[in-house]
Amino acid sequence: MHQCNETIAAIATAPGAGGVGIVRLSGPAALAIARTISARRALRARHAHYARFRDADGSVLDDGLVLAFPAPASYTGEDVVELQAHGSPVVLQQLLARCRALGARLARPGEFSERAFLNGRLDLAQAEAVADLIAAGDVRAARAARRALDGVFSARCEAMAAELLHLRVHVEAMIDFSDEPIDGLGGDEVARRIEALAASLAQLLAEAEQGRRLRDGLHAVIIGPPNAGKSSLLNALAGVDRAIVTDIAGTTRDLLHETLRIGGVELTLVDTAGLRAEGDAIEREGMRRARAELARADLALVVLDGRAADTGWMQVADAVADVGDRIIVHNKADLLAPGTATAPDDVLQVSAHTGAGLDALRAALQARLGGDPLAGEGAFTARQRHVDALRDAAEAVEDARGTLAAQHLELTAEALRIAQDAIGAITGQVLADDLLGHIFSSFCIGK
Ligand SMILES: Nc1nc2c(c(=O)[nH]1)N(C=O)[C@@H](CNc1ccc(C(=O)N[C@@H](CCC(=O)O)C(=O)O)cc1)CN2
Ligand SMILES: Nc1nc2c(ncn2[C@@H]2O[C@H](COP(=O)(O)OP(=O)(O)OP(=O)(O)O)[C@@H](O)[C@H]2O)c(=O)[nH]1
Ligand SMILES: [Mg+2]
Repeated sequence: MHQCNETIAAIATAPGAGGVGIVRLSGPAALAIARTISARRALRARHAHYARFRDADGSVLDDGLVLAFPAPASYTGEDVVELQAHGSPVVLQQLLARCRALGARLARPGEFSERAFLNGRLDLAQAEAVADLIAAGDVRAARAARRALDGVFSARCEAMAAELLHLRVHVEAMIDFSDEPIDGLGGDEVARRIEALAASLAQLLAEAEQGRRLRDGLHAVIIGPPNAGKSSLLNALAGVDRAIVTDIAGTTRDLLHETLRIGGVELTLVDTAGLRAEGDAIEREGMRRARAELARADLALVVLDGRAADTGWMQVADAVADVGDRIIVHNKADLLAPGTATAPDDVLQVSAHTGAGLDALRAALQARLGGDPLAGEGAFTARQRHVDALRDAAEAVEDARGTLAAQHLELTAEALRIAQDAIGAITGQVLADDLLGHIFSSFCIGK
């Protein structure tokens, strides 16, 4: 087991006043510190003891429950103790100070989970899922983070890493014994299995991409020419008067983020500066930001003035060309003479002013959020770093396929090793420099 001499302490409950507040300790001195503070000589494992928590001078700081988890049966795998007090920030700070005076030091953000990882209680993807569960903004994201925490994603990665190792061993054997017949897999069999692996890797990549969207929420950017009614539509969808609306083209310059919930699922909508050829320095900077934001978008919500949709589309077509998905709306339907509303099938007619068509637009957005069957049963959250690693692995497996066909077996073995390492970085079997510091520093303190 990973050895850690330092005992760490932190307030485990959310900042602010609450019903109950918990100070959590982990490390070799945790039990001794808890015994001193609670004046209980014996703490039964995993048993809630009622106690008074005392300061150095014997005065009572609070009364509460002491809960001890002796190693290794604890969250971190070390001795863990919880002091469950009243949820008063002042009391909790005093308890924490007392723990420090007795030899504990303040935990860094994520340090409990980092120790759980180092002690093999969780792998890296599971530890990340803990943070993703805590940060989940809706039920689907929470369920998906829960599945990642249960190891659904990790198990898929591990199976793939194991198959890669297996194939490497066979390819190495083919290199070493190239003039002898090999027991087990022949070259054709290896080729077939690499092919199957490439297919399951592509499938896992698609699911991880979906998982990343579940974690981060759908990021939709409103884009269109000036005066089309982008800001009006943001206000109408958000139900608040958020963005400035005027009849002057070029009103919006800064990006405006607004978080909406549609059918219980989170969506970030970003209003942007209208795109056009002219404009002063401020407006041009706004347009630059609009395009940059679009590059990060899952979805472009293209807003055109329904009376000038064709010219409007020409102003934005190049900008939205690379976005993964789009919804096109023709706004200002209220200004069209009845009967002239003849938009193509894939276009939604709306009016930010009257609210006409907004329900259909919400339904279209909801379909994007929940329409993917992958987002249902079995979906797990993932992070960009996981998606990148799976892409690297997929590329390396592709290399392995090509080099095997060309009989460059050393290169095949090397490509398989690269793929295995890329996948190993997801679960933390392979650790790049400061990957842990990078990951755990974004956790809450006390987690
Ligand atoms: N009060 C409290 N609630 C909490 C936590 C906590 O630390 N304290 N957790 C903290 O994140 C989560 C639960 N996570 C935990 C994970 C493992 C163990 C644990 O003791 N595991 C042992 C025993 C398992 C068993 O009895 O089946 C083990 O795995 O060996 C405890 C909490 C959520 N709720
Ligand atoms: N009649 C009508 N007018 C609208 C509608 N939506 C917006 N407008 C008007 O169109 C003008 C421009 O609206 P904005 O929402 O500021 O347009 P924008 O696309 O954000 O414009 P920029 O920020 O300049 O790019 C304003 O005068 C709005 O009142 C609509 O559905 N019907
Ligand atoms: Mg605007």
